[in-house]
Amino acid sequence: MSRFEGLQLKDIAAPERGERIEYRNGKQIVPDEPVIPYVEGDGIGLDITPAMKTVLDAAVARAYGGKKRLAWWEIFAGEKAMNKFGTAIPDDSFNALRYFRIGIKGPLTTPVGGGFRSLNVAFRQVLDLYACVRPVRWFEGVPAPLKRPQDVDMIIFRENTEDLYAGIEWEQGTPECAKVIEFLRGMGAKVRDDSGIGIKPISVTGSKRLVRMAIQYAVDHKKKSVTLVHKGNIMKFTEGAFLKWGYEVAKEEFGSVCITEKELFDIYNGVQPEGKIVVKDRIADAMFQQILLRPAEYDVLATANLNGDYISDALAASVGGLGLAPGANMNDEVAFFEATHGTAPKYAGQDKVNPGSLILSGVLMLEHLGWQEAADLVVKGMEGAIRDGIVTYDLARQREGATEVSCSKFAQAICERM
Ligand SMILES: NC(=O)C1=CN([C@@H]2O[C@H](COP(=O)(O)OP(=O)(O)OC[C@H]3O[C@@H](n4cnc5c(N)ncnc54)[C@H](OP(=O)(O)O)[C@@H]3O)[C@@H](O)[C@H]2O)C=CC1
Ligand SMILES: O=C(O)CCC(=O)C(=O)O
Ligand SMILES: [Mg+2]
Repeated sequence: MSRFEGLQLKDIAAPERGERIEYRNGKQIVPDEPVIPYVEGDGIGLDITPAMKTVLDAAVARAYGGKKRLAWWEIFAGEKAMNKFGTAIPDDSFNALRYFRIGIKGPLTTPVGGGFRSLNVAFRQVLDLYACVRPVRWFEGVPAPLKRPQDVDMIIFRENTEDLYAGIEWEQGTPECAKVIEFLRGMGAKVRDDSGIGIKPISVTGSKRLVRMAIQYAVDHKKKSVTLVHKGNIMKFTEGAFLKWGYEVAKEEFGSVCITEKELFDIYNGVQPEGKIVVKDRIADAMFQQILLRPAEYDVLATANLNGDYISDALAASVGGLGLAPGANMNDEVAFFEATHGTAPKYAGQDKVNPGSLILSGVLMLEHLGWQEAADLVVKGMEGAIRDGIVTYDLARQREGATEVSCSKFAQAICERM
């Protein structure tokens, strides 16, 4: 019998080493050798995933002298899964993540226009990983378009299961699309005959649990504000509702710690009381200029899905690009870490791109395990490599005097500086 009771696998063998993360009385119990399911990813996944594993292993070995280890276990999705099993995400991969409650992935390709729907979105939806959490900070020595990139220290909580991103749409010219148009006209909407249609569901459930996670993070990490980002002036019953439900969570569930921006000025004369979090809101387009012009005024952002997608790439660019932008897809039990960027296909297999985003996603994973010492070593190594000007092409092209190294050499430079 397998050591892993209840783990259902059809095509791949159970991990040979490691243990499962448990939950007791709502508390996560992490073994010394947790099984870490990982998906290599398409495109540059081939380059960055091995680099990430090398760096994390080195940090864990150094921090714990062999007492703790990551038990890597490959699971499949994307092109590799298609080639091996004839399906883009085998059930084994979903089952593995559900069972082990953790995982890390390289990026996966989604064709534009036609073809299959996003595999990344499929993971989020099937496992109900309702929050996409993306911290963005600047690393000293990274050339950035902002004048004061050191002012950027934000974390985006992006709703991850609904909105236009859910992919509920009908192609122009199909009978299904004509049927939806007819229905919409019956509801009083004006829609051109030659339209394609997409639907934007935003629910109380999806919005409230996302904002709840964002505010709880602000409480736990003593952050000063949570900003609800929305386009509620235009999309009143979706984006506007997200905003309304967000404020309800703040008031009804965090009333003793949260104040609104209006209260900050009306009651506290603009002086934020110790221990209180200001919950504020910004219309999405205005927020894009705020992150460039007044980044110091923002720390936790809570957004619906599509706005969060846009703003996370933009914010990452403001501090130097997608090469150092980490993230996690999570719910209250499962965390699946991934970089913010995609498969950058033109660089695939060249050992060229920056593995920093996936390595920093690994840092989030180590923190999630409670292995802060190892997480700190990775960050120290990365800061050291960047400070010494040993960087991949993306940073080297913007920084005079830097030494451009390959993806794997950058990983090695990080290991040497832990
Ligand atoms: N979560 C996921 O798995 C995601 C998957 N995707 C998918 O990825 C595919 C490609 O998407 P695309 O729009 O090109 O976006 P990408 O994020 O893959 O790449 C866009 C550009 O960002 C820069 N970049 C990205 N990653 C790195 C890195 N590690 N190091 C240095 N620079 C980097 C490169 O810029 P430059 O050309 O200037 O060097 C690259 O050309 C699509 O199929 C898309 O759907 C997209 C986003 C997330
Ligand atoms: O799923 C995809 O292909 C794109 C996903 C994406 O851009 C993101 O999650 O930021
Ligand atoms: Mg994106």
